[in-house]
Amino acid sequence: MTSLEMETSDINLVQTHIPKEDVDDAVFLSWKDLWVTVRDGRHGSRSILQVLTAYAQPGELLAIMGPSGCGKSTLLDALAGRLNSNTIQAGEVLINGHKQALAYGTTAYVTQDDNLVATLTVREAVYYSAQLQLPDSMSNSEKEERAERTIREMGLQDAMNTRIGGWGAKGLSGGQKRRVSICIEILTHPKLLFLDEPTSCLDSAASYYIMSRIASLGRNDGIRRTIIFSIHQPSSEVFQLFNNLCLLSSSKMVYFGPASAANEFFTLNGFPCPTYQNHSDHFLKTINKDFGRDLEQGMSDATPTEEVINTLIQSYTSSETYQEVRKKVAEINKEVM
Ligand SMILES: Nc1ncnc2c1ncn2[C@@H]1O[C@H](COP(=O)(O)OP(=O)(O)OP(=O)(O)O)[C@@H](O)[C@H]1O
Repeated sequence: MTSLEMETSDINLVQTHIPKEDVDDAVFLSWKDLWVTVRDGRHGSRSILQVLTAYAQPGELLAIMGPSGCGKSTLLDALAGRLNSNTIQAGEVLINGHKQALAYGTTAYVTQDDNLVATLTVREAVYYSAQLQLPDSMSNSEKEERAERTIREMGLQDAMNTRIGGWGAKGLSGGQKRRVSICIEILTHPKLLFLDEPTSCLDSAASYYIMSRIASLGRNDGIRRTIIFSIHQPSSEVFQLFNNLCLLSSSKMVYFGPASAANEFFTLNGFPCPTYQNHSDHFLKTINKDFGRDLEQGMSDATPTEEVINTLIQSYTSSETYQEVRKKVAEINKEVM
């Protein structure tokens, strides 16, 4: 082990003990050596996710970050069991230690595109969804009350009676539509929530507002929810809400662990975040090979990005943190079986 690897291995913040109260009535999701391959007409097949091992647990926010095209949506789809039929998945994805589908209403997925009916108002869209999704055991007034509360939770009370709108009929802004989509998916109080870019089209204040609302959903309904989402440009404030961070580049894991320890990981590997720079911007800039660092002005002698990414991947996979993550995955599946 090199001295760098030894130092990196000191970032050992993965808690392997699972509190007993978490084991009951909650969703632990884990994935081990996950690969996703797509059939590619001309070139045979291509791996779009490679050898990923990690977990998501109740009461925590797991952020998936990485450059565009690195595989964030594919990972969400694989974890949610909704991969496209032209893909092949290998490795394990376990829910509470089993290969199982969750009961209806237990899990929800906010997709990247907002599929909303343009002619409905916000109130109608959320209320009709409540009618369709919520159980018959709830009265109409309870369903209506749940819809209203959810709309308020997402800060849409002033747009209640605004039409969603679409081509040729302007209605809600892109950010407001995003929030309506989130409302519709959280109506059932799912225990496992997937969100593909929940903050796209939102300004930084709205992004913080929405992410902190998502983070605090459990405080309102008492459910220790497992939340996994992809996100592009979190502000420092939003980043501080994340418990764990899964950083992908070129279909591989560059880092998985506490979001608060990611900066130390980059620093120990020789890529410290410049003072006053947003940490997540720095991580993404460091691992984005679409716009080579060496092409940047004044960086002609910089290490090529491909090399930087390989250094980080190797350092991560030989770190104590990685071993702890694998141990934790084994422990989760043993304890919740
Ligand atoms: N069903 C599929 N068939 C063929 N290629 C696919 C399929 N799904 C994903 N890909 C490819 O896999 C790669 C990763 O795609 P994915 O949508 O997961 O990336 P992403 O990180 O979510 O990107 P973005 O941030 O731009 O949304 C891309 O090159 C994409 O073209």
